Amino acid sequence: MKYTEIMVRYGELSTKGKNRKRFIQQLAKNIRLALVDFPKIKIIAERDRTHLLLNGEDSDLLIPELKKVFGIQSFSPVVRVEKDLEEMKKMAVSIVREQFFEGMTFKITSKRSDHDFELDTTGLNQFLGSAVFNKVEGIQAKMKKPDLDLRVEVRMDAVYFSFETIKGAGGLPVATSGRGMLMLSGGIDSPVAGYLAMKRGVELEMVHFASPPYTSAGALQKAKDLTQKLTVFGGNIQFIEVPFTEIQEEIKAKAPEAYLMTITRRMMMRLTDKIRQMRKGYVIINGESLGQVASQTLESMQAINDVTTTPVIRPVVTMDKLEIIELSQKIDTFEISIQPFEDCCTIFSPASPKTRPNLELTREYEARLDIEGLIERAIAGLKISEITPLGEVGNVRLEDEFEDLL
Ligand SMILES: Nc1ncnc2c1ncn2[C@@H]1O[C@H](COP(=O)(O)OP(=O)(O)OP(=O)(O)O)[C@@H](O)[C@H]1O
Repeated sequence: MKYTEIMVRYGELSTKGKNRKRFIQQLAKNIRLALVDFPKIKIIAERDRTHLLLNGEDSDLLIPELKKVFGIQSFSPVVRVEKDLEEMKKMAVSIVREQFFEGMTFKITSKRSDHDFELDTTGLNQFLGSAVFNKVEGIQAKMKKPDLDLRVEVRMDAVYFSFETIKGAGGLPVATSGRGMLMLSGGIDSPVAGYLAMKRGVELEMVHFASPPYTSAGALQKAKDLTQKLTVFGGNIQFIEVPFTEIQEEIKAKAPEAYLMTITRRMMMRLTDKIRQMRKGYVIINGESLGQVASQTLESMQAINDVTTTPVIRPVVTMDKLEIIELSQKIDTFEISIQPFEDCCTIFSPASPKTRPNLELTREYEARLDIEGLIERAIAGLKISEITPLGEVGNVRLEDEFEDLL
């Protein structure tokens, strides 16, 4: 079937009152980004629906891309015909013939916004229904749950036929909920956490801690590759590399072995929060899952979270590892995540970290460090680059980004 248009239905954003316009505009922008390889498409964003005029583009190729755009509840490929009863009859018969199988049932559901059209909806249902019944041998009409529900919409300019409803990604359009900093390791969990935050409309920026020479260029590239995978859900993402070597060496030298992990995580949290403030973000997102490792007990989470009052969203916190893995396979990050590169945390992690760190002791041991100086130097060494669906597009100069903050 040569479709002429795709009709997009909104999900939750329909309930957003006066913000609705902003949501719809952002969705249109995100659709444009997702369909960048289809330049002929014209997007018409309206209050209740968005229409994608295909202008000759192949719907089979763009449907998989459209399925990844958050904020779309469902969409239907549509064929346009002139407002002429003979043309409409031909189209109805040809669609049903194309879809026909032995014993198939059908109905026609008409709708019209052009109230001057020569037939009303009942008349149209009867007219097109009997045409199909007479021309397609073996077909039966059925009003409740037919195999094929042919929807016919008479608008002011033309008539539109559709019969297929494809499920969209749901959620909210990326960037309608504000900006959040994702603490991205090279593991399985944090990219999944990022994906889930994007699904609720968060615009992500990645914060990745690297400790060269203990961590390799490969580990850094892995985090960038994971970021690239997530760009397909919401466009370009800023990748912020934080130099973490000095901090890890300092903690190792000054803190007791059992508290290395807790203090390291607190420093990561402080730095992420500082970067969030500089980048005008609202939340921190991480890939912690309750009980998975020593740093992810409730006691550890409390001791780590103690350094900030910024909301920390943990989208995978209640998920089992297998559920997280399943999702990482679905979003195509799993194969990258399992590449064997060391994360900065694993390299310095003690053989038996405290699973129930004492908060008072944590603060006491940490006081041995020059926290402010360490943070200042790490912030001065940030490297920011932009990751696009095609890869990295070079480093953004620090001075350009933070000119009024430094
Ligand atoms: N090098 C890093 N850079 C940025 N964030 C990190 C880094 N290492 C860990 N994190 C953050 O801390 C969280 C917990 O990390 P940890 O290694 O303990 O657990 P994990 O369950 O293996 O997580 P992941 O699979 O995301 O690596 C990660 O999900 C991530 O959000």
